Amino acid sequence: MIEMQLVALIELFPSDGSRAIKEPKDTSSSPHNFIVINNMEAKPFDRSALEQLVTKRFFYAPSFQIYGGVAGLYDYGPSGCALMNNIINVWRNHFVLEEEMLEVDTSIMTTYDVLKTSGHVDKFADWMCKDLKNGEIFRADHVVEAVLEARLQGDREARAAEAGAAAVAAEAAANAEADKAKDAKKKKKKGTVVAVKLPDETVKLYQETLAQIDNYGGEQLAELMKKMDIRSPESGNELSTPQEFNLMFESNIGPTGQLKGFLRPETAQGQFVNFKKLLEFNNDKMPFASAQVGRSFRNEISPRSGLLRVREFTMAEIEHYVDPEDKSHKHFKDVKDVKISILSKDVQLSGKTTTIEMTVGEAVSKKIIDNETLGYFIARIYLFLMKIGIKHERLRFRQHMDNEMAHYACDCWDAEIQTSYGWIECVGCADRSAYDLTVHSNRTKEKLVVREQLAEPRVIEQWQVEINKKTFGPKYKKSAKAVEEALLSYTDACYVKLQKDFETTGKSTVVIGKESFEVSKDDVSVKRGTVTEYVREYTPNVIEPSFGIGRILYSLLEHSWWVRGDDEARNVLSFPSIVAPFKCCLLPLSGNAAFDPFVYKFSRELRKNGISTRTDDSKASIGRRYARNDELGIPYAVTIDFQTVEDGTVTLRYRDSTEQIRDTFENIVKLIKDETN
Ligand SMILES: Nc1ncnc2c1ncn2[C@@H]1O[C@H](COP(=O)(O)OP(=O)(O)OP(=O)(O)O)[C@@H](O)[C@H]1O
Repeated sequence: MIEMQLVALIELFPSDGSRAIKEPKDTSSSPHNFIVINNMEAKPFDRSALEQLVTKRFFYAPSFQIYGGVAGLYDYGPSGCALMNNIINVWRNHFVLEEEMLEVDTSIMTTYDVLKTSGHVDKFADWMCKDLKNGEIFRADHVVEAVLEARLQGDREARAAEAGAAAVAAEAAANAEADKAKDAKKKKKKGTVVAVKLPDETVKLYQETLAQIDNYGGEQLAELMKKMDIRSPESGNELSTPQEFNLMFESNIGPTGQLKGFLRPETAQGQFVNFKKLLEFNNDKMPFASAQVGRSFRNEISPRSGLLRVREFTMAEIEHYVDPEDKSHKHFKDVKDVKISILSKDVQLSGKTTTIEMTVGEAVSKKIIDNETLGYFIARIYLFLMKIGIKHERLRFRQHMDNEMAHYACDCWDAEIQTSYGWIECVGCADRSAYDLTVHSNRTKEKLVVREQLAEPRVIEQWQVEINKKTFGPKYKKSAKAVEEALLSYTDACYVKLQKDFETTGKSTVVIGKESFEVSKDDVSVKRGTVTEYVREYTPNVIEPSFGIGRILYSLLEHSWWVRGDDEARNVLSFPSIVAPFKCCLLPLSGNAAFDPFVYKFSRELRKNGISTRTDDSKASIGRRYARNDELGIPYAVTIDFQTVEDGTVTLRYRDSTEQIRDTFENIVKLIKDETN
């Protein structure tokens, strides 16, 4: 070990005197549950140690902790708050400013009508089940996942033991080690891993089920649970049949209780309902995007994974409005060579999780990604995540399978980041077609469309519907208007069916909510005809990248954390300076009054240069203070000592390499500024 440390020191301070900032060793080949210690040795990922650090340096902590806390609610402390704000700032610069998006800040309390129309009241739900003996609640898909993963782990261990091969056994032992280090609570919920070998076809079935776990509805989950004998992981008790549970927090607006509302579950609806004003603001020019950063609320069934699944969280969402007939993107050429890891739906359907590296250009040209605009945003999401310090090899883009997507979406990808909890969806990127604007427009009768003057008039073929006003009113009475509107807003497929019904039986059925109305050939006629268009009117499609800032922040903590030293392990958070909570810490060597004017002057000067600074003038030794600032992820430390008083020079220490250089304060400020820019 001593020899190895020497090698590391030589690497750190090359003999030619050049400055070498040594980042913690690249962990690309390490499994995600290993971290690199002292740049040399891989050790199992110790989540509880990271959690201790996060609490000690007050990145975040459970809300209302002195009252016992509430699952799924967290408070961010000064360092977490600064880190989150910096991530959001980079997001704003990267998306809103660079792409001239229109940022809005809309109401969190949202009316029943809006969320009924968007489909959230009826469909924004997960499946929950109950331990039939002790009443413990689980999210059904999560409990299936946990139990199957535990069985597969048991199978791996049994096979390793059977094979007796040293390498395989070591791997299993390492995996078991890693498991031990995992969050005690989570492990408890996962159930005990029992080393039992499974038949090959069962392993295959479990793997296929896990690969498609997001794909199942309530009935399928119930069937799976029965077939695979899924029980409560901890108690082994039987579980109830999955029940649907709506995730929105309901409230009343005003004292009468008559106006129902919800805390919004996403920021998107506030953007859609403002579409008309936004289009006007953009001088009716298409395409364009709106954006919003803000809190969203979801009453998650059983939040157990720290910041990854919470009940109140910050989202950053973009709604990019695009012509459905032209989904090219004028800046696509700038990102087409960006290489990403892709897990396509075809691969998942075959029960595998193998990713392939591919440029976004290739993925779009091969139609793996549906269109250029969607590809453009996937690449931009990748570049954003790289900028803030997410590791390339721990990021993949997973395509949704057809059942997993909302029925109106035509393609959807999740940016998933690998953490000690597995691959976690941190950004969703969906082509939502014209769904949102259409439903809000139908409900409010407000036209949410784009009108485009055509250079040349054009003749188009379309469905022409004629209502027989004479028969309609008397026949449908107070429902006449609703039936007429339903008929006029049919999709092409509905008109085809209507025409076919008339041809075969002379009548058809119009369904409005729970009511059905019979219409006949005498009430309405329908045919394909041509019209000449001078203005093209269309409902834009929406491409929606939706970021969960808390999940990104937690993943970044895992990707940035490493431990220096053997005797006394010292935590380091190697955030890129662009997001580090503070860029620089200012350390007077001691409490000597001679340093005070320098602290005052230098801290002002650093801030004036846009370098956020934290002064640490506590009594602790300089080494301790360096260690403390490494734990906060501050990339630069500037020390004021007696020589500073004499000649104005200071020492600059780098967080990752611990290298120190001495120069005038002015030069050091310039260096930090250059490097952070
Ligand atoms: N409960 C939550 N806690 C923290 N972040 C969340 C939560 N739910 C969603 N997010 C974040 O918001 C983003 C967009 O939300 P979206 O509705 O696509 O998530 P989702 O598909 O419902 O997530 P999941 O399937 O994990 O519940 C997600 O990519 C994620 O980063």
